[in-house]
Amino acid sequence: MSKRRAIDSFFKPSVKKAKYELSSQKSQHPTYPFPIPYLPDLIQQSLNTASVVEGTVINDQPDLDLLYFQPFIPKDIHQAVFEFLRQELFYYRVQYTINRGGVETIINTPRYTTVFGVDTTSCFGENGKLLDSETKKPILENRYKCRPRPIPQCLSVLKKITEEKTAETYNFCLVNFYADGNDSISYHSDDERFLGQNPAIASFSLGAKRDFLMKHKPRPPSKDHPAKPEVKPLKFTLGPGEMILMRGRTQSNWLHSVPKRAGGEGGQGRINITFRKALVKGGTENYYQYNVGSGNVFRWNAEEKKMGEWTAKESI
Ligand SMILES: O=C(O)CCC(=O)C(=O)O
Ligand SMILES: [Fe+2]
Repeated sequence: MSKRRAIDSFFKPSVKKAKYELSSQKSQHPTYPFPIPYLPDLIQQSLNTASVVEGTVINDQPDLDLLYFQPFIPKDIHQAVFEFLRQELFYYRVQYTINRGGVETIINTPRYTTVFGVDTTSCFGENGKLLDSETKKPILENRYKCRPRPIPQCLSVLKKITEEKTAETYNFCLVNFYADGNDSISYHSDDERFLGQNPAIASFSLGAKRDFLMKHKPRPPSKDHPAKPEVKPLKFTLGPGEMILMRGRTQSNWLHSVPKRAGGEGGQGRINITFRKALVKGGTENYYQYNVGSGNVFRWNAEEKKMGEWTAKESI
């Protein structure tokens, strides 16, 4: 460090420099509130080393088939990828209503979410317009109740490497941001019919460590497992850059969750990225309804170190 810089940094409050250098190229689309920069070159180069890591197969429980990468995203770029996605994506805090025993109840999704992609019946043309996958002609305006968004370059890069490593293809990318230990996802399985039978879901963990719990769905007694067909629950403490691929019979037989947790997380939060493949239009509508919704846009505020509501007035 030069003398001048040493003196400056002694007197000035240090402004933490972002861990990545932005590319001038951006992914743009009329459905995006603001353009999303391409993944910085250095991150892209280093991500390619991810293609050499091998996952561990975990299939020692009934109906379980996991492939666990510890980590998938190389250690040297993990923090930069995390900070980039926290800063450069737009997020939502979705509210929806459900009917519980005849009573309309408002549900507040307890985390920030965002989604990109379209099911296999459509694809994005060069100009960003949606085309019918078979005819390659523009789709009818009202084909979807939502406005599908193409996967931006920064997430497409990761999708491609994931496809190579898992021998699967994906057309959807869902992102969850857990701002602190109060944000969570309750027990569920991603076994919707629109994903087809035995779907493969690649799930990345960035930022703070969180517990990922799995439990078998209730099993009716059978010849193989008579009286008490119990399978013990599992706990994975997912660390920075790790990826867990859930495949085979996992979704149809197991539930998973990220419970709330007491205590801080160094204020940085956690990002989860999942890649999946939706086969029909209903999947697209479902994902946009529950991950974008109709509410405000949120963006990370680097000065205040927290999510804030974003309005179109802000510079882009
Ligand atoms: O955050 C995670 O690790 C899990 C997210 C998840 O299960 C989902 O989005 O369906
Ligand atoms: Fe899930």
